[in-house]
Amino acid sequence: MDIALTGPDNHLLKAQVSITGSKSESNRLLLLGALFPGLQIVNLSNSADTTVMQEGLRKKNGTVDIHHAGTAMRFLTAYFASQPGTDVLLTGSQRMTERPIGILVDALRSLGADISYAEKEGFPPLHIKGKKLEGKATSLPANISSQYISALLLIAPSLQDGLELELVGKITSVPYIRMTLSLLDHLGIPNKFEGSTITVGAASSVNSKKMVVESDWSSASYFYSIVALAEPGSALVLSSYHEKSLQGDSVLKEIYRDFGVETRFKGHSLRLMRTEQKPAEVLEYDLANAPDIAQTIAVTCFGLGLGCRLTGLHTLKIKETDRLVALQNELGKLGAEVEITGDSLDLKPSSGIKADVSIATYNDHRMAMAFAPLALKTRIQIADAGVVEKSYPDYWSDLQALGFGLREL
Ligand SMILES: O=C(O)C1=C[C@@H](OP(=O)(O)O)[C@@H](O)[C@H](O)C1
Ligand SMILES: C=C(OP(=O)(O)O)C(=O)O
Repeated sequence: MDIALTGPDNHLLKAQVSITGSKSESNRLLLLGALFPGLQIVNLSNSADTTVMQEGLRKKNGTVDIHHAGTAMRFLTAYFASQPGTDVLLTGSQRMTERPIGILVDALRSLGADISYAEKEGFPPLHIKGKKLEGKATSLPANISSQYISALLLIAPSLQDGLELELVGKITSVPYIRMTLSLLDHLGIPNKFEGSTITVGAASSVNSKKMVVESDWSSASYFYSIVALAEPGSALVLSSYHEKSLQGDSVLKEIYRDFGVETRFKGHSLRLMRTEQKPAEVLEYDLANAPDIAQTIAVTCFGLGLGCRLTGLHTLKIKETDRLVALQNELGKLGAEVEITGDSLDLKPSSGIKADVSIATYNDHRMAMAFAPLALKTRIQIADAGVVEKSYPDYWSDLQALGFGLREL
């Protein structure tokens, strides 16, 4: 489905949006719930990535298809490998077969896992025969994806002696590793992260039965962008969020201050307000700890006519698409001048936005969601708009509730 989007007639926005649980927290808790039955999860994400995780965890045999879900692919690889009696072919979308997994497979094999590549060495699909893993220590490169590390940490408490992990090289997406460890903490599972070593103790039961998932901060980023592009005086209230978040993308509240968006908490609601403040002059952000908001920030800057320099983007090329190339292509179609390297993006300040451009989305939910706020500035089309279901199926109806016009093409 391709759509044409227009902004609300009144650019002075006042509205409330309720966003479902973080898909990162949800998929971790689902795995922990499979290891420690009886865990009650409240405010679970309604994303497709969480649905495929739930369905995958119910299987022991046959083919498990996790579509585009990176977390499900990596977390289920570790889970199935550690479950005796399991015999599955774990696969995903065409893009998933291009997203590397060799680092995780090597680490699991060093613990005793029986995993083989069904097609290309180092990539899904994987044939996994679950068994009791005897190893208790391993090491792995930490600069490609933190999901490999989280996958190992999540199964660690179910191993006989727990796990000692040595992280090699510069550690990327660190807040996601800390999120995993914090959830283990909440459940009373001993763990320690010192220098480049993480240890997790074995556990046979957990001390908490009910876990409430905070809403998704990456999804909130699109509303930050909308408020930044709206009239001063605009305000959106998002629920339900905490001041002390486990999600690294909560750095949005600091970053968007530079674009004139003030954040206030009231109970579990987040109030975003567009102030009169002029955007900062030098906009340079290292997003190695918050890679999923890179597209949102680049598009906000473009919508405001600002230049920016984004660094720490080395993981973007192995996500749902090569996000650096996708951003360069699509911002370019709107009239932007963008330079990219393997880990950075430079956007030049611009004076206008071309109208009626169709934004290609490359099977990437964040391409669709990040470009949509530009409807506040121009008429824009989004190709294959259904891609948003990966993390935020209600995105388009939530935009319509804010007054955005949406027409199927
Ligand atoms: O652990 C997680 O839940 C995630 C980790 C990040 O991936 P990388 O560690 O591959 O950067 C992030 O981009 C992804 O959306 C979710
Ligand atoms: C990169 C993402 O997800 P994943 O790696 O889990 O597919 C994302 O949601 O932006």
